[in-house]
Amino acid sequence: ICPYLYKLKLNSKTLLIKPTWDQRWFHLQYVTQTVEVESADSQKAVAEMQSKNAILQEQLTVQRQLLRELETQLHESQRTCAQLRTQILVYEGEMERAQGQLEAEMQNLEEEKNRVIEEAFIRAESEMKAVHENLAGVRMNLLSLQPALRTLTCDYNCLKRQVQEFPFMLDKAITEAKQEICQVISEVSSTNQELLRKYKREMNLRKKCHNELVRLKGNIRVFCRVRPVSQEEQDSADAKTMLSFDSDDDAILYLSNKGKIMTFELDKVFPPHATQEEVFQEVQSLVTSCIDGFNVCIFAYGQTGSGKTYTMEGVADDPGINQRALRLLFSEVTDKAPDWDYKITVSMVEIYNETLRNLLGDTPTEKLDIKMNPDGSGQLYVPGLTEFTVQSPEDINRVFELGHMNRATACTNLNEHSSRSHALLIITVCGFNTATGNRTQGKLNLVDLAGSERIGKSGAEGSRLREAQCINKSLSALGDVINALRSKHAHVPFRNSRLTYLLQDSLSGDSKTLMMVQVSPLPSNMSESVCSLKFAQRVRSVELSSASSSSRRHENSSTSSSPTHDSLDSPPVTPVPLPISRASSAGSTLSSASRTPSSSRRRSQSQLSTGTLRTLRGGLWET
Ligand SMILES: Nc1ncnc2c1ncn2[C@@H]1O[C@H](COP(=O)(O)OP(=O)(O)OP(=O)(O)O)[C@@H](O)[C@H]1O
Repeated sequence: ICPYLYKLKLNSKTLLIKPTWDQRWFHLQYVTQTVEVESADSQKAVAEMQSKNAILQEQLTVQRQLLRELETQLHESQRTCAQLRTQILVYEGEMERAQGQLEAEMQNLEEEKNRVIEEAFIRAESEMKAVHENLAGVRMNLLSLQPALRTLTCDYNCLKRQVQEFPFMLDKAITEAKQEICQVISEVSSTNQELLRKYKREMNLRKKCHNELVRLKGNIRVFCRVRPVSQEEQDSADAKTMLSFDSDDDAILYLSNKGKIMTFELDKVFPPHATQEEVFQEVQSLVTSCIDGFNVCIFAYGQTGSGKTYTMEGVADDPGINQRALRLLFSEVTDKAPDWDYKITVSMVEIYNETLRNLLGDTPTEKLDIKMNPDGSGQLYVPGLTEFTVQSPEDINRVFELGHMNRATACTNLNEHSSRSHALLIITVCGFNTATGNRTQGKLNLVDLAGSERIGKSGAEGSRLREAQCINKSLSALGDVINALRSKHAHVPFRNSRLTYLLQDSLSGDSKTLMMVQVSPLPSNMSESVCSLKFAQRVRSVELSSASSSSRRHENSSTSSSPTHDSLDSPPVTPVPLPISRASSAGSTLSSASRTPSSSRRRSQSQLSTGTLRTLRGGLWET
């Protein structure tokens, strides 16, 4: 567009060349127009034209501005267009590359697909073949099962018929069985009668055999247990042991004393390594015999610290004879149920300075007495003695705890006190045979004796002296009683101490006694060990004499097997094991009863209870 207006002055006329926009050809075309300049009209027209021209000039300026902007935009667009073209080229290149990759990938996938299809086809073919084979097998099975199915169906029908008939058959069978059972019951009851008769006969035979065995073995046994050297003692110079054992004979103990070898023969010797279980194995037949109605006493004898309490009570994780005995009694009576109904009761007693204390009572310091039972049975009894019925091992633990607690409350120093007092655990087993109506009663007395050392020699005074005298008296009395029993003396001096008086029932008649002599292995305890072993040997040696010779010896000698721990007024024992007839020369303590000649023996016999007299007439050692 060229909006210029050209004016040509020709004389008085003006030629106007006016631009006009030709739409058809998209360009300006100039229209010539001749105007009269000089005229007012022409001048007016010229003025108009000029103003129009000015407007057009402005428009032209605007259009030019617009044109420049458009040109700038055009350039911009052209540059963008060039960039886009370049980008398009890059994209096209990338697209070509991607397409190439895609095609390659597609080809790979195609190949993979073909391979997988081929494999799947092969697998499917083989599986199909296997399935076909299975199918053929199943078909074959089906063919073979069909006859079995027919048989089963047949059986089922048969069973169904039987089930329908069963109630009638059952009724018939029950009636027949009832008749048979009635017949068998009557047969069994007659067989039972026969068995009961045989059982009673066997029981009598057993009792006779037992008596014979007791007569042959003797019902007073003496065992010896040597305690081990303790850890503390092992480091001392005194640790060397003077004791040795016979590997071929477990009843022999050798003691080397001042260059001499002394030999002691007992019923059994337990070396230091013997366990609580091994010791109990040897005493368990004695324990169980109280279930059959026998009275049993087991004593632990020896100097302080020789292991008496260890053997009888043991330690928490390795209990001694007391606990093991109760547990064994429980298991035995449980085995005998329901034919036998048993009741086990337990008492605990302490004898200190010849005074009896009830360890399970409410007032353990209260003194008890031993009296003749007023029921006329001739039995001794202890009024006020507490008896606990025990039914389980837990009950046993409770009883032991109570006993220990009461023992500890009654003294200031328990260890010292226990060394100076006798502790008795008395277990009574009462049985009732529900089939025969027979009744039995046996008593097991487990006694941890006071220390047997020669306390008198150390110059004890005051309360220690009294303690020593009491211990000495009761141990001497025990020795005298055992001696009298084993020698089958007519009079047994039970009344000489509380201990023997309390145990009278359990020491006489067909009772059984075991003396466990405890020995320390240390050389410093050697003289006490010799005393204890001599006592043990002497007690045992009485049995070696026959009944007749023993009674003759009793008449002619003043022998006692009382322990040779020196009594306060007796000389020390010579360190040689003496036969019983020579033991008297060693100065053993004698009770007045065992020294009594026949006249006073007759008197003391008449004072005995009727029960004891009955036993004496029947013979001390037989039922
Ligand atoms: N066979 C043994 N095995 C292991 N240790 C034992 C054995 N015998 C005894 N002892 C130990 O020796 C020590 C003394 O034993 P114990 O207390 O039983 O002697 P005691 O003769 O009862 O003494 P006391 O007369 O003072 O009561 C304890 O420590 C005990 O554990």
